[in-house]
This record gives sequence, C-alpha cells and structure tokens, in this order.
Amino acid sequence: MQSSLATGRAPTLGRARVAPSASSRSNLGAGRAMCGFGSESLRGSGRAAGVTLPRRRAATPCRAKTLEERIASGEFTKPRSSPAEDLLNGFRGLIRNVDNPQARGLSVSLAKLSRKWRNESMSRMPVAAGDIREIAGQPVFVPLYKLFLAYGEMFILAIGPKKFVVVSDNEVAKEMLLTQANSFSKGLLSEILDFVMGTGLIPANGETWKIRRRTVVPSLHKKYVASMVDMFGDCGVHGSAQLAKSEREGKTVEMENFYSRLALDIIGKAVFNYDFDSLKKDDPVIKAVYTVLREAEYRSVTFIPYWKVPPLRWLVPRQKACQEALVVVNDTLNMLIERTKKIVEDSDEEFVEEYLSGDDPSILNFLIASGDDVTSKQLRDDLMTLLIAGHETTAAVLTWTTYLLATHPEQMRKVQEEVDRVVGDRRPTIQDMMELKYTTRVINESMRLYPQPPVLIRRALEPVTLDGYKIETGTDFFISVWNLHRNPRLWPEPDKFIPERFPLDQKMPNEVTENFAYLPFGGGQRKCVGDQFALFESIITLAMVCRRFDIDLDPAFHPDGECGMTTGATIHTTGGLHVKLTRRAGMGGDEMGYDETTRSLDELEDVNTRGGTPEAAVGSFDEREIEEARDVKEAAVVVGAKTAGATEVRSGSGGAKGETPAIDGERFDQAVAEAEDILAKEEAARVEAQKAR
Ligand code: HEM
Repeated sequence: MQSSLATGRAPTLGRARVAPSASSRSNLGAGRAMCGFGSESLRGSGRAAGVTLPRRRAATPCRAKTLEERIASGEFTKPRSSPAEDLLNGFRGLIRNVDNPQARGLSVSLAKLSRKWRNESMSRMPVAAGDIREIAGQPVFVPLYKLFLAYGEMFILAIGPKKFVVVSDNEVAKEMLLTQANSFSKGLLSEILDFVMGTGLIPANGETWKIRRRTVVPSLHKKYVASMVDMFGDCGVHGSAQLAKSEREGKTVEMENFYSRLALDIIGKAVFNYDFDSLKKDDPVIKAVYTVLREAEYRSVTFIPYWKVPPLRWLVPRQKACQEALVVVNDTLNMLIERTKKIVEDSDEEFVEEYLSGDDPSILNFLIASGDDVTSKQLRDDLMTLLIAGHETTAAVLTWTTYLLATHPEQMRKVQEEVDRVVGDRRPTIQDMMELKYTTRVINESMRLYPQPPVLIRRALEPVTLDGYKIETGTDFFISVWNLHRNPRLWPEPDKFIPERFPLDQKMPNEVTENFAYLPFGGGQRKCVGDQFALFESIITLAMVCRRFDIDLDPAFHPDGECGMTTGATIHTTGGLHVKLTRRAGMGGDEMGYDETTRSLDELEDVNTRGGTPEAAVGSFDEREIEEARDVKEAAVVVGAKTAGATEVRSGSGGAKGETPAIDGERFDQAVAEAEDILAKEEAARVEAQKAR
C-alpha cells in the first residue's frame, strides 16, 4: 500500500488502512521498491554485459519506462557548461556579428579558450540527470551499472540538487585511493554514520583518522589473528550444531540470518570479549545492536535526512527506537570498557609488540593495555566501528558465497573435496588456511561478484585532476566497486562465477595484483584493517558448513533459482536465503551430536538481523504498527523538508520516478498541516504512555 505522498495524490496522511495480506509480510516496502530501481534478478542476464532489468510485479502499477529505455531516450543527458563558460559564450554571442577585425580576432580567441575549458573541466563529463531521485532510496549500484554502460567509466549523476561523480575506471580509483588519497575525505559517509560511529576509523577524517589508524592497526597483529582461528572453529561447531538440528527436523534454514548471528557472535568476542550468543537467544542488547545497524543502513539510502530535526528524533517510531537502542548499546560498551580496564589493571602482563592477553585476547584489551590516552567516547566509536565493519560485511560475503555454491554444484563439489582432504573432521588450523586454496578462490570470486560494500564514498578536499578532468573542491564521488568488478573491459565474462579465473598457483588476488580493478577490501591508506581476519573467518566458516552439508535452494522460496538483492551498506537478500540442507554421507564430528539445549534457528525471536526494506526496522513485525510507523515517517519527512526550507515534497522513499508530481503550493501547506497533526497525535500518545509507566 502506498501513501498519498508516494503516489502523488492529494495528501491524506490519515490512519485508515486496509489490512495487508499475510503474504506481504516478507515484502515490506516491496511496492515502493518495485516502482524504483529496486529488486534485481540475478539470473536470465542475456544482455551485452549480462545485466537484468529490475523485475516488476503485476500488483504494482508502474507506468514508467525501463531505465534502459529512459537512457536511450536521452532523458538523462543534459548538455552542461560552467557559469564561466556561459558568460564567455554570452559575450561571444554579443560580438559575433560585429564587423570589425579586432572583434573577430577576440571571438576566435574566446572560442579557443572555451574549447580549452570545455576539454579540461568537469563540464565535459557526461551527465546522467533527470527525475531519478529515488536512486537514493534504492540499491544504488544496480542503476549505476546501467548508467555506466551508457555513459562510460566516469560520469556525473545528478539527483535533484546533489551531484556525484561515478567512477568505474580502475586507474581513476587508484588515483583516488592511493596516489592522491590525501585529497579525499569520506564526505557524506561521515555525516551519515556520525550518530553511531562518531570519529571511529571508517568515518574519521584528517588527523583523527591518522591517530586512530596508528592505534587500531597494531591490535590486529599476526598473533592476534592466529589466536582467533580457534575461536572461529568453536563458533563454527556451535553454528553447525544448529544447522544439523534443523536438517534433522527437515526444516528450511534461512542462511542470511544464520550468518548474521554467527558473525555477530564472532565479532563480539574478537573486539570486546563479549558473548552475544545470538545463535541461541535474542536479548535486549542484541535487539539494540540490530536496531542501530538497520538505522545506519536506512540513513545511507534515505533522501531527506529528517532525523536531523531534533523533535523528530523522538517522534518517529524508528528514530525513537534508534535513540533508545543507542542508549542500550552505549551502556553496554561503557560496561565492557570498565570491565576491561579492571582486567588490565589486575594483570601483570607486560605490553610488548604483538601483545596478546592470555585472559582476554580482545582488541579492546589491546587498546586499553597500550596505555593510549583516549576518551571513553572515542573508544566507544572505535568499538562500534569495528563491530559494524566486521559483522555486516563478513555475513554478507558468507551469504552470497553460499548462494553461489548452492547454484553451482560443480564448484561446491570441488570445495567439499578440498575441505575433506585438508581438514577432514578436525577443527581447521592456521596452517590449513594456506592449503584451502580453492575455497579461498571461491570467496575471492564471490567478493568480486558481490562486493561488500558495493560502492565507496569520497569527497574532494581540494581541486584535483582525474583522467584529465579538473575536479572542484567539495565534489562527491561514488567509486562503484560493483562496476569495477563487472567492467567488461577489465574482466572476461564478468557476470559469471568462475573461481578458476584466479589460478591456484598464483598469488591471491588483491587490489595490487589486479591494478585496482579488484577492491573487495578497498585499497591505499584506507584499506580495510580486518582483511585477513575476515578472510580466515570466512574460509573456516564456509569450510565447516560445506564439509557437513550439501546445500540446495528451497524452491518454495526461490522457485526460479534466484535471490533478489537489496542494499544498505552491504548487499542483502530481499527475502532471505532459504536452503535445504542434506547431511553428507559419513560426515560426523562433534557438532552433529548436538545436545538438548541446541535450538533451531526458527525458534529464535523475530529480530531483523537482515537488512532489506527500510520499513522493516521500526522495532516491530506487526503489520499495523509498521503501516502506522510509515505514516509517521512520511509526516516527519514533510515537516523535516519544511523545516529545512523546502517548498515542495514528492515522496518519502520511493515511487517518485517521473510520474509523481511535486506536492507544492497549497497542497504542500495542506500536507504540512496534516503531517503536523499526525506528529502532534504521536507526541500526545507518547506522553500518555510515559505517564502510564
Ligand atoms: C569480508 C569482510 C570485510 C569486507 C568485505 C571489508 C571491506 C572493507 C572495505 C571495502 C573497506 C574500505 C572502505 C573505504 O575505503 O571506504 C573497509 C574498511 C575498514 N574495515 Fe573492513 N571489511 C571486512 C571485514 C572487516 C573486519 C572483520 C574488520 C575489523 C575487525 C574491519 C574493519 C574495517 C575498518 C576499521 C575499516 C576502515 C579503515 C580506515 O578507513 O582506515 N573490516 N573494509
């Protein structure tokens, strides 16, 4: 069901709703996504570079043309010139008809200057502009790929008043990440993530980043990563026991949820020695972590940052839930910081290079023991950054690798053969990592096809020249890793899953071996600090799951063998990765004899561990509450837009695409009045609820 704002009808923001059908539950927000650049089919890619079009659902009336048709019609292409050029050309126009040799000479000189400017300036860059604002609320990398095929490896994407340069050229990516890295900041990303990561490593810029990087990197030393291998094995056994139980009961397993919980348990132990135990239970801390994570993803794909308006932070249910969750998370982190300080104080271990506490080998222990003079706020920012960076990414890599193996039996067989030969029934060791070469190539290739994150964000801090273009200070960039990884100039058969493209007897692929055409962990000074940790974690987990089970997609959920994509910071599935597991003949091991306390995954409470639709994170799975929350969110968008000085609004998060007229003039005033009314009622309900407490 779409709101009036999304459909462009005269706005009625009231509460009357037709109860959604039960089947709509897993498709929250699907109607909106379908009308945008949203869900993408992974199969059936017969086009030049193998891109499939966004699927449409008959239930969603969507009159617009496909993106390809719109590109072909020239809708997005706008000739561009800078103000200086406009001035110069205007002056040339004035003197062009003056019959005087000096004027003619001047006109020729001005023409030359104009040509020179045009050749050098950003205005030479192709522009994709037009009514494509809903790109901001959809999986951005999908339309960016289509636009890249039409406009080339560097083009400007204009979304309303915002402009981004989209880079799909490996040499330019190298310039930005390596050669001229100091000229770029994280820009928009720092703004979006401020509420949760503050000045943690990912969003930090300038001096703060330098200092924190110098402090955090040494904590992930070789001895630390090696010590984590045993922990990965323990978690693998624990997780496999749950899979074994589900398999015995003949239940379908949703693997994205499974990997998300497994990765949360691992990163909690690794970063601050905290056992979330999320594969077994859901508690308020786990719920709070996921509420905050989903909010971070939601903000990165929402066009109007209405949460910047202070009262809305507490009025919109999802914002309220987020603020409350932040309190829980911060309290927990403060508690862990205090606990670790005590452990370090009581310990007589000396802080030496490659320090690793026997009692508590966590990163937090290292940071505190290093004696670094740092505020609790900075420590919390660092911990939150590592938690998010190390959790979502790895879970996504494991999810998509499992999808690829479930749909490529030949490659699955090769992985199983290798794991049987190298590891057999015992726990994987650090030495095994060198031997599990094919399994590693499978993960390398999976990260090429599904890079996490699919887009890197940067902002020019000063004028720079890239590929001959003079770039102005403040220009925002999307380095599309998705495009780089599927660029037909750089990769033969770019859309095919071919782990063998990275030969076993050669170095493992990375940004250097592939000349910045391959950036699963970024590159240059801001390269991922957890790359080796993440690779070992992924190899061990995958090996432990694949040695015990054959994996097939459940046709009830994936009738055509496909799995839709949606995105926040990483690529999520649209409805989960549902598989049937079959125990491999003769494959035993500790985990297969699970005990009575082992729970199947579907016995856990509903926590939105997956990303997906923005609406899903309102802190409830009740359809009515979600619908109401949507109303309040849309009301907040309207009031937020008005507060920000806007005089019109189109829609909250989707459905705009050309056919949605602006709500402006009197209709805007009416929408604002209605929105204020909804928010006032919401506030009254909040006060009542507080009193009742
Ligand atoms: C498969 C899993 C992972 C993937 C695909 C991944 C990917 C990336 C990428 C692409 C970047 C660069 C972002 C940019 O340049 O804008 C990055 C940065 C970062 N990653 Fe990872 N990462 C993974 C796991 C981890 C883990 C396990 C940790 C920590 C334990 C971690 C911590 C970080 C941090 C702190 C940064 C920021 C570095 C800086 O800006 O100095 N990552 N990651």
